[in-house]
Amino acid sequence: MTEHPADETLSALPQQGEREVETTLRPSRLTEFIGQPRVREQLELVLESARRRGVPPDHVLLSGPPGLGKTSLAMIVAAELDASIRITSGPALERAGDLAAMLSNLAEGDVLFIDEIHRIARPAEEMLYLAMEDFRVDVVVGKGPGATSIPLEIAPFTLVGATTRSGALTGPLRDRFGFTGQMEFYADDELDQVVKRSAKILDITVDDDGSAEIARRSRGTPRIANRLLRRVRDYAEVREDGHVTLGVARAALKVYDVDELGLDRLDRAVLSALVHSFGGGPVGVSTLAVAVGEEPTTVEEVCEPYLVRAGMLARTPRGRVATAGAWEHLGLRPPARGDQPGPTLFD
Ligand SMILES: Nc1ncnc2c1ncn2[C@@H]1O[C@H](COP(=O)(O)OP(=O)(O)OP(=O)(O)O)[C@@H](O)[C@H]1O
Repeated sequence: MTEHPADETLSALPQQGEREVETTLRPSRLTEFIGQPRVREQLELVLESARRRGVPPDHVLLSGPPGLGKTSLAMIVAAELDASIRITSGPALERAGDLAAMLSNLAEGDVLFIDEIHRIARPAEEMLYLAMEDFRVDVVVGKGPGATSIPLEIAPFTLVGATTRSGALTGPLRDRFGFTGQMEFYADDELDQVVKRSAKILDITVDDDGSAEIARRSRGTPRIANRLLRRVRDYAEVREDGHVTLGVARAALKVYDVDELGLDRLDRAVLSALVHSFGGGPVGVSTLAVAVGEEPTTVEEVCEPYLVRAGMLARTPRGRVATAGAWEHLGLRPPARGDQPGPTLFD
């Protein structure tokens, strides 16, 4: 299989310099947030009930693959509560002191957003337990046997944590969240609405068919939909009259070598390894991860959920298996059932 130059265009992770345009495109209220009906409804109840009781809502954990709107939702939580938001991330909280400084600066009712919360260092995590439960931190002064711990009251706040790996969170941390929202990949019609909304904000005219084509190739991810829209806009402005039709969208996406299904580099590498190196499987996730040079958890939690949803990969008790759709997507003929490797002595 050839490597596509579209790798970056299709990545669900943010690209350099993209945050600014993402800010422009972020929905700012719950009613503007497209899709995720279950999480939206549940969150609405949590927020409304807290508002009526006049207390900060329970801590909220948002879990799901990158680019599905966790940061946007965290900001919406603050906006709906009319509260300020402080933003940090797990990797930035290496020392407990960094977190203590952040917590002691919070005003009553503030929202503290910790992205990638599963990557928080252990001492900071332990400090967070007490802060989440009792709105208190223990600050350790001095070192060695003479060290003393001074309890410090902090203002009641709401923590919103985001993670792509809820399984990597320790039990005690997970238990301290009163509400967990599991974000799902978006359906094509929801992404179509995302594309239309963003087109309006960016002043791009787009036909229904053009918008649907961009949505269909966006890997169920609003971040990718917004990026593809901007690349198609570039093509439309330079090569056409600026208007995005189905033909313009298709021609532009061909230039950027965007996969028909919007699969990204890792998705394609996994399918390719599965088919070319392991005869379509079954193969264990660790072996598959080594073959594509990735961490098993990345393959399992970032890549596989979309491949399963797209009907390309099946997770079976004996390992991962490429479906007929995967073979066909790679331009190959799926093996007849009898050709599949059978169980061996060691299975
Ligand atoms: N439901 C939505 N409706 C409209 N736009 C959305 C929606 N969800 C996400 N977006 C857009 O997609 C982009 C990425 O969203 P966001 O940064 O919130 O994702 P994320 O899940 O926090 O990703 P990461 O964890 O990688 O930062 C933003 O530009 C945002 O405007």
